[in-house]
Amino acid sequence: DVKTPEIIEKMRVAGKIAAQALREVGEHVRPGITTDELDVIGHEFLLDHGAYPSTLGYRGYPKSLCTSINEVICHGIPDDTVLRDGDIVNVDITAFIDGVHGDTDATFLCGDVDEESRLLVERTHEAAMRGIRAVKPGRALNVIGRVIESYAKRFGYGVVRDFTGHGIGTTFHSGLVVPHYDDPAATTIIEPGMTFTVEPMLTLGTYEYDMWADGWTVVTKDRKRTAQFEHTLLVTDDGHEILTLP
Ligand SMILES: CCc1ccsc1-c1ccc(O)c(O)c1
Ligand SMILES: [Mn+2]
Ligand SMILES: [Mn+2]
Ligand SMILES: [Mn+2]
Repeated sequence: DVKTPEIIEKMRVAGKIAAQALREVGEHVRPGITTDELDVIGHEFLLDHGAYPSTLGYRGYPKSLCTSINEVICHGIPDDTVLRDGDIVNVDITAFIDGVHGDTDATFLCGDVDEESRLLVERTHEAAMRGIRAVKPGRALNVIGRVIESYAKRFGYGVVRDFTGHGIGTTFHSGLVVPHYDDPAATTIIEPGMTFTVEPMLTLGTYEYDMWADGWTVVTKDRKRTAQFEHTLLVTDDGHEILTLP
């Protein structure tokens, strides 16, 4: 669905606040801090900026952001887990302000991280940016997943299939589904004024996953590491505008 200029302007604000909140939390990722402490930092940043965390209470989710460590693909719940030297830590935060949402995530290096994990993180960011750069009016939505999947396959990485990008605006998730793999069914034509997320999760091994008993935490079936990056973007007449820059 195409957003009005008024909604788009509000989404620029929400996106910026979400990006600033993510940066603030990311600066505190270090060995010895708990994921609960990161949650408080993100929660308070949003409130201090007149925003509210979209995830808190969303479908019963209990916290203000997601912290997904190492083999956790997504939706890790902040708790008393202490970050360790060598961990890779994804923080996913969404700002709700003035009736609209801005959704972003990034994977941070905690202390000294091994080469294989650092490459996974760098390449996942590159994959997300290549997917975003492929966004142009007139193209079918599956161009995004095609470029992400082909880049990931260069390194033998898995591309998570069951968790996708999504339309976003006055709701956290709207009807649009944005696969990160080449899905021939994703034939929606990209139009100026559309707003959606691109948020690929790449894995060192399988893309298959298990769910923890908490009903939220998603982990790779082989427990190998996984990384993710997410931006909320606006489709413009000649391409895209990333809304979640700090
Ligand atoms: C934790 C919030 C939540 C609950 C069910 S799906 C979900 C979620 C989390 C982060 C996201 O970027 C997203 O698009 C959805
Ligand atoms: Mn992870
Ligand atoms: Mn997110
Ligand atoms: Mn999202």
